[in-house]
This record gives sequence, structure tokens and C-alpha cells, in this order.
Amino acid sequence: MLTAARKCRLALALNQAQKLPLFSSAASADASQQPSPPRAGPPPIQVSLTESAGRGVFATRRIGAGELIHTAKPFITHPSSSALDRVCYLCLRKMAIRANSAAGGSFCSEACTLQARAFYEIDRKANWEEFDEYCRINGLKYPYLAKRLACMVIAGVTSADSLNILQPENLSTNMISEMGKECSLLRNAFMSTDVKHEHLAFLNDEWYINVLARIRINAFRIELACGSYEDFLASAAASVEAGAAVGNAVYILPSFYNHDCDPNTHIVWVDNSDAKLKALRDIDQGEELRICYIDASMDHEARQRLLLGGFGFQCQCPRCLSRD
Ligand SMILES: C[S@@+](CC[C@H](N)C(=O)[O-])C[C@H]1O[C@@H](n2cnc3c(N)ncnc32)[C@H](O)[C@@H]1O
Repeated sequence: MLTAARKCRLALALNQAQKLPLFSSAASADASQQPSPPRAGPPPIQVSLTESAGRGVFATRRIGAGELIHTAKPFITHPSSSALDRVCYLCLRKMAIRANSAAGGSFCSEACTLQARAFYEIDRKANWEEFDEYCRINGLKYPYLAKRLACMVIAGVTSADSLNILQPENLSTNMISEMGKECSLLRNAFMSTDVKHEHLAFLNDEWYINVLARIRINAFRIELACGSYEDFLASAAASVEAGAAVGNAVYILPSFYNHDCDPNTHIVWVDNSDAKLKALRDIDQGEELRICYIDASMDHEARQRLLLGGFGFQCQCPRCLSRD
């Protein structure tokens, strides 16, 4: 049973989420048929509390196997360092490597240029040498998502608390103390620019730790699938090109999907960071939609270890309970 206070908190959180551009449209496509054009209207899902895994995503009607449930726009993206000169700064679409491409990244389209212009300008003002070097030596990727979010906040395109709706990871004292260094490198990079100090007031250790705790548990590694959008609709689970990782991204609605080692839903990226959620089998109205956070081909022990270490929960899905 939900208490009135929990219902109220959930309603507030979802109301906040609905103000963000979470998804573009829902589409219907049976695996055996030609893909049909995207259908307008809200996707057939809702976020509600689960029995034991916090919030989750539930079907509001029967969803057929192969159906594209919805497409979600990312809230924050960042290219991986190896892909910086070959993917779009904003949407991570692959581009031809250009000899004269800007050091801080370039864009695939006018639309991406316009959408990112304000925070791209902030990004380009700062000297990232020390920050990049620290991340490179320590093999860190998530600080780049925090850096992008900081640029967006400074540019005024989002608020400093915009990720608070997402579940945070419980961080160890060790992790928290290491984050202090990352935060000071991030802050120092902006301090050397003409950004007004009052616009940097949010950028303290507490903000950084809160943001990283959410990014660590909710960020997706973006790997583009082989083939076209039609291939994606027609196949059960699109395959991924070798070395296809183009970056990382944080979404709002996809972050509410819980994990299952035998999932009924699959998330793929076809040509950019727009996430496509597709039903892997028939899903009943009211059933929870779950994706797999890890490589489902691993054995039971390895899956449990990874989920506990990386996401902080002991998987109790039917497959794990049967020790498969
Ligand atoms: C990406 S979030 C999913 C949404 C989350 N339940 C929420 O309320 O925001 C991942 C977190 O959800 C919980 N979770 C996801 N799948 C789970 C599962 N199969 N069993 C238990 N907890 C799960 C864990 O706390 C995990 O760290």
C-alpha cells in the first residue's frame, strides 16, 4: 500500500519529469509486418511504485512483441574521448572525420548546433587540459557528463537540480573523497574563464557528488546498432557493431526501467543517442517493463556480482531465483 506522502512525492516527481522532453512518439510495429509510421500520442506506459525495486515502468495496455514502445531523447550526452572527432557533440551521430573539425567537437546538423550553441560556447571557453588528463589517467567517463551538465546549467538551459528526480547510488566514503578532486578540476576550468562567479555558485562538492551519484546508476553507454531503423523494427534484438560505443548519456524516462536478466524490453540506439525502447515479447496490460542492464549471457554468479557492485542490488528476477 502506498502512503499518501509517498503518492504525493511520486506524483510531484512525475509531474516534474513530464515537463522535460522525455520521449518523442510511440510507434506500433509487429515483428512479422512492415513497420508502420510513428503513432502520435503518449506511449503506452506509466511510472509507478513496484513491490521491491522502487519505481518502475508499467504497460497501460497490451504491447505486442516487436512493438516500438517509445523513443526517448537524452537529457545529457557526451561523446567518448575516442569518438570526440567523429561524432556529433550533441546527438552522437557518426560523422566523417574532418581535418579542420573544432577541438571541442562539431555538429552533424543545424538543429544540433542551435540546440547546443549556448552550452557549447561555455564549454569552449574553458581550458580542459588538467581535467581531461585526470580523467584519462584514472579511466573516468562519468565526470564528462557532469561537466556537460555544468555547462548547461551555466548557460541557463537547465537547472542545477534537474537530475534530482533520478535515484542516486549509495556512495562509499572513499568514492566521495575521490570526487572532491574531480569537482575542483571542473570548477577550476570554469574559474579561468569570464563566466561570472555567481553563475558558478551551484558548482560545489555537494552538487557534484549528488550529480555523480545519479549519473553512475542511470547513465547508458551508447552503442549504435548495425543497420537501419527498418532493420531495428524487423529484428528481435538489433545487433551492435564492434567498437560502436560513441559516448554516454543520461535519460529521464528510461532511467525508471528496472532490470531483469530475462527482460521483456530492449533499448537500442540506431543512428544517434535517441533511445528506442522495444518489446521483446508480448506484454500484458499492467505488467512491468524491464530491460537488462548488463550482458545477459553471463552466468548467474557473474551477473549477481556486477549488479551488486555496479547498481547496489541483489537481483531477484525469476532467472536468478532459479540460479540459471
Ligand atoms: C536505473 S534505476 C531504476 C529505477 C529505480 N527503481 C527508481 O526508482 O528510480 C536502478 C535502480 O533500481 C533498482 N532496481 C532495478 N532493478 C532491480 C531489480 N531487479 N531488483 C531490485 N532492485 C532493482 C536498484 O535500486 C537500482 O540501483
